[in-house]
Amino acid sequence: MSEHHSTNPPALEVRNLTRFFGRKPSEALERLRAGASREDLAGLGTAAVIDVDFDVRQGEIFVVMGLSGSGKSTLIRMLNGLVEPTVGSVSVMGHPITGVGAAKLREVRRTHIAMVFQHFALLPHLNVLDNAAYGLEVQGVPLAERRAKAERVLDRVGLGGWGEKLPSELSGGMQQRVGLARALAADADILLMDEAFSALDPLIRREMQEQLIELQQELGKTIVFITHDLNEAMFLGDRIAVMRDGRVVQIGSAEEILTDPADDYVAQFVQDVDRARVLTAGNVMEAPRAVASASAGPRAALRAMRDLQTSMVYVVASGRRLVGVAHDRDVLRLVRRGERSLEGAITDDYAAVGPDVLLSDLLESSVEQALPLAVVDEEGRLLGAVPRVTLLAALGNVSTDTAELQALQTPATVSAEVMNATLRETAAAAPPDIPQQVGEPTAFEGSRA
Ligand SMILES: Nc1ncnc2c1ncn2[C@@H]1O[C@H](COP(=O)(O)OP(=O)(O)OP(=O)(O)O)[C@@H](O)[C@H]1O
Repeated sequence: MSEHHSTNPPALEVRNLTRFFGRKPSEALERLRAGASREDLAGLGTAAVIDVDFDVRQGEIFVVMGLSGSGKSTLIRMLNGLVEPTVGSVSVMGHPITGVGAAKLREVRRTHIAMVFQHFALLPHLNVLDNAAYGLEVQGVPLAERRAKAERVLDRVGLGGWGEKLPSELSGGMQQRVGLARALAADADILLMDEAFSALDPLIRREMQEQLIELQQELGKTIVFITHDLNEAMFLGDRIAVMRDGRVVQIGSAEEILTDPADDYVAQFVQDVDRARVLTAGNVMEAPRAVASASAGPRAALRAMRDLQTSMVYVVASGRRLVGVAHDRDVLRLVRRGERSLEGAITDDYAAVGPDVLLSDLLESSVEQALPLAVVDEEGRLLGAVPRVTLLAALGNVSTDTAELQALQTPATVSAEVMNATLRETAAAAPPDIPQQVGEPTAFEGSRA
């Protein structure tokens, strides 16, 4: 997910950031540098954030995730200059905000950063429109202009026509939309969102998450989103930083964190994640086990199936374009008849999905299909396959190596002996083998030619 942001310039640069609350900060820092944990320093005070280092790219949704007390709030407060780090630096859109004067800090904050808080922080005596326009008022934008702008963003977050109401007349979800509208109206490059959806009911919360992603795609904002909810982190984050006891223990995409947790702590943490809503077909697909080139003919297809002991092959045309599947019995028949073309055995009784389809949306097609789901790109090229066993393994976080699971693959319905005998008996009458590049692509790589 994050690849398309990886070349953007950084919106935030965070370097070796540490915040210690307590006595003898220099002694604490020295011990932290030597590897002391937060617990080791408990006698001196609290190391709220320890040696945190990352960049957030422009247009990225960067999630900071951790349990209560892990240091998220202190970190986000250092990102907008509300808390001074004990050591380390923060730059916002190329402007340092650490070690600068108050005026400079205010200026950077005002032009580049907008905050969205958990408890909305709306002004109760101002109506919705003026709450949405509040950031602009602070910026000195004239009344008519700021109201017009606030109206546009209220429309955008689904609150058109609610401008005259007071916050107390709105539901929690709607109040948070006002909070979001206020942040968007200010036109800052970076939105800092601190547990912004944590006070909302689950359904409303999911709705807000979806809308946030939509808004992000439309407006291209950089978003730093703080949450203690791993499912929320996984759903929203292009990348996620996992915090524990003040340190960042892993930074990666949802998929990386799920499939390659940095340590036992993260592994345990991600155990309960709803994988089906995080992982996509492209994340879990395997190289298709059996692929035959349409132009290579039935004998090559039969040999591929014999070698892999499987009952079907994907049939691809030039450019790896998937044209169908062929079953062992049908291919066997063609070989017996001495046919040169695989055409008669190609069927379309397979299911194909795009690489970005979530596993939750694959389940149904997979249950109906004995064959692995084909994963194809927009041009119909075969990218991979998701056997049911892989899907189940990915959802249950089970290894696919066990023999028991392997038995669920599509086993050949014709024995290798019968295939061999048929290939032998018909060899004399068969056309000469077709040259290597289209010859016998038993493995995925072999079909690329
Ligand atoms: N001003 C402060 N003075 C002393 N200790 C503090 C201060 N602010 C935070 N801490 C401590 O730093 C640690 C990290 O707190 P922080 O609020 O950053 O974590 P958090 O992950 O945001 O947790 P929560 O979700 O509960 O807010 C905690 O142990 C907290 O008690």
